[in-house]
Amino acid sequence: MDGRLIYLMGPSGSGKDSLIEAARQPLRSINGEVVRRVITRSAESVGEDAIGVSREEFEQRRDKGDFALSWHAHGLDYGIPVQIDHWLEEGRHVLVNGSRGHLAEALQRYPTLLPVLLTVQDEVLRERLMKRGRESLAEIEARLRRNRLFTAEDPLGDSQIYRLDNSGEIAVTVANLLKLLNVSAEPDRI
Ligand SMILES: Nc1ncnc2c1ncn2[C@@H]1O[C@H](COP(=O)(O)OP(=O)(O)O)[C@@H](O)[C@H]1O
Ligand SMILES: O=P(O)(O)OC[C@H]1O[C@H](OP(=O)(O)OP(=O)(O)O)[C@H](O)[C@@H]1O
Repeated sequence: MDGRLIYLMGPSGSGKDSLIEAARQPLRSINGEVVRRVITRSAESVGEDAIGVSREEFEQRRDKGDFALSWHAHGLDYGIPVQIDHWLEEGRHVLVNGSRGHLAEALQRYPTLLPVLLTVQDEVLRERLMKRGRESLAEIEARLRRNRLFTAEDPLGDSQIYRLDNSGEIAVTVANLLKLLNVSAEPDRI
């Protein structure tokens, strides 16, 4: 049986990378995998376990069919290596750091994916982005605006999205993600 693609979404700074890191070992223990994204961000500023490439290299990889999914946001290109298809065929669950804006396309390719939206209160998000210090103030404001777009009522137009709050301790969020995986193990949940 194919594994399940866990498509994690959430605003920049909501804690997707932190959650992915904290959930890596617990996921491995249920034969799950975490995928490394390819990003056109310099290696020094990647800030996550990702592969930083130039725009030219990204385009070459995309044209060769190296990506299962790819999108553009914040002036950057993001790619999910096609290797995830092998893991899924092996029956392994795969956690990816996805994009809310790309969910519809991702669903077309992976109709049974598990959509998980990481949420965080606006003020907490602002504080975390400032503390992380990776973006300029203008970039932080742009991320907050993008967050508000998506946190409007029924933002993704799909009530089947699982919401996971990360305004509190990361350990609590990890526990809730694992609960969600158990709860949503039945194939007919989405
Ligand atoms: N539950 C949490 N409690 C406190 N700080 C957190 C929590 N989750 C993430 N952070 C911090 O918030 C900042 C943004 O988290 P990060 O994982 O980089 O988010 P994202 O990958 O969604 O952009 C980081 O500095 C991280 O250490
Ligand atoms: O459509 P959206 O849901 O807004 O997502 C757009 C992109 O923003 C986030 O990446 P970012 O470069 O900010 O890195 P991050 O995941 O570390 O925040 C997210 O992982 C997506 O790749």
